[in-house]
Amino acid sequence: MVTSNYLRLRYWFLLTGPEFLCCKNYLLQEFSRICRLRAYVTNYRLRKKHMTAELVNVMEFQELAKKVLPKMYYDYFSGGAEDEHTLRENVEAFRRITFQPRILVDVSNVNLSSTILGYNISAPIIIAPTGMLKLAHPEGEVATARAAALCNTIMVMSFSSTCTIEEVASSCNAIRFFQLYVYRRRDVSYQLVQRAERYGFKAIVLTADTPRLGRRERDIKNKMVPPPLKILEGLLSVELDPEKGGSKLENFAAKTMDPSLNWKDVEWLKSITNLPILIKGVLTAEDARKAVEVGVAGIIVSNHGARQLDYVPASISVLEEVVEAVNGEVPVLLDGGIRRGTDVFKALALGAQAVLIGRPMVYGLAAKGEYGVRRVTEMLRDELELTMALTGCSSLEDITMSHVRTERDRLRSLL
Ligand SMILES: Cc1cc2nc3c(=O)[nH]c(=O)nc-3n(C[C@H](O)[C@H](O)[C@H](O)COP(=O)(O)O)c2cc1C
Ligand SMILES: CCCCC(=O)C(=O)O
Repeated sequence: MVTSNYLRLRYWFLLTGPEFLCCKNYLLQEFSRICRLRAYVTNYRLRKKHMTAELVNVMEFQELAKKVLPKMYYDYFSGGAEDEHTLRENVEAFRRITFQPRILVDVSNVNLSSTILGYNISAPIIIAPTGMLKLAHPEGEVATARAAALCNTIMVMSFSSTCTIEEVASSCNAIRFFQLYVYRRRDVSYQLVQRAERYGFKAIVLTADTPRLGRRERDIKNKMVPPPLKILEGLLSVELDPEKGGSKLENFAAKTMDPSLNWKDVEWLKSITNLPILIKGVLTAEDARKAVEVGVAGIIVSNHGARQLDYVPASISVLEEVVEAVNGEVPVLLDGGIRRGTDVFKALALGAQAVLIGRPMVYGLAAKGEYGVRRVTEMLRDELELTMALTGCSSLEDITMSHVRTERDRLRSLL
C-alpha cells in the first residue's frame, strides 16, 4: 500500500511536476524533488537497458511499456471495461479469420499507398485518438504527431489531450484529424472545433459511444487520477469530488461528457464547422445507415478498444454488415484489436478503407517516444506489405473478401 502510493506520487510528480509545486509544505516539496529524480533515473535505466534489444513485433512494445510505466498508467492504457471480454475478443476474432492466398501472381512491386478523404498516405494505417499521452511519455501528443508526419500517415488527436491543439499543429506537418467529445459545456467543444479548423486539422471525428465512461475496474482499483488536460487550459477547470473514491477519471467524465448527445446534434456540429465529419463508435448496420443519412463523410467501426460496453462484439465481427449497409456511400474505417499486418489485411478484405491503431501506438510511445510510434507504424506497414505479397495482392485494390475465410463463411459451408 505504502509502496503503491509512493509509486503513484513518484510518477505523478515526474509527469506533472510544476502543477504540484503549489504545495506549501517544504517537506513535501523536497519529497517531490527526490521522487522525480528517482523516477527519472529508474525510467532512464529501464529505457536504456531495453534500447539495444531488437523489438520484432508490436506485442514486444507492449511488454516494454509494461516495464517502464507505473502500474496505474499501464492499466489505464491497456485495460478494458468490466470483465474485459470484448477486450480479448477484439484480438481473438482476428485469429479466427484465416487466409485464402492466391499463388503465381507477380508481386515484385507491392503498393500500399492509400487515400483517405482525399489525403494521400503511405499505407491505410492511421493513428487512433488516445487520451492523455503525457502519461506515456513527456512529449505525449507532440511526439505522436511527429511520428505520424515521418510515416506519412494521419494522426487523430484526442479531445482528452495533454498537449494543446496549437502545440501539436506547430510541431510538424502531419495530416491531423481532431477527435471530438461533446461536453455538457457545448461552448468548450465549440471552441476546440474552431481552433482545430483554424490550425489546419482536416476532419472532425465525433466519438459517439461515450455518453458515460465505461466501467473500467482497473482504474477504479488504482483510483486513477487524470493528469491536467492542457487542451482545456483557459476553457474549463473541473473540480473533482475529493470525497468520491474510485476512478477520478470516471468522476471527470461524468462531470464533462454530455449524455444527452443524439443524432440531431450532428446537425449542430455541421453548423459549426466546414470540416468533414466522421462518426466513431458505429457497431450496427442500423446506426451506419443513420450516419449516412445525417450526412457524415465517413464511419469508424469501433467499440472504443473495448473500454465502453463490455460484451459488444469484436469490431472486426461487425465490419461486413456495416460495409453492406453503407453500400459504398462513404468510407468505412475500423479499429480495435489490430496487432499485426495480417489483421490490417483482414480488415481491408472485409471492406475497411483503412484501420486505426490505438494501444500499440501508445506502447510504442511509452517505450521509445516518437521513435517507438514510428517503429510500430513501420512494423504494421511492413507486415501488411508481406501479407499482400504472400496472398498475391500487389495493390490495395487487389485485396478482396475472397482472400479470407471468416466464421460466417465456415458456418455457410456447413449448411
Ligand atoms: C488509452 C486509450 C485512450 C483512448 N482515448 C480515446 C479518446 O480520447 N477518444 C476516442 O475517441 N477514443 C479513445 N480511445 C479509443 C481508441 O481511439 C480506439 O478506438 C481503440 O484504442 C482501438 O483499439 P486498440 O487499442 O485495440 O487498437 C482510447 C483508447 C485507449 C486504449
Ligand atoms: C474521459 C475520456 C478519456 C479518454 C478516453 O476516451 C478513454 O480513456 O477511453
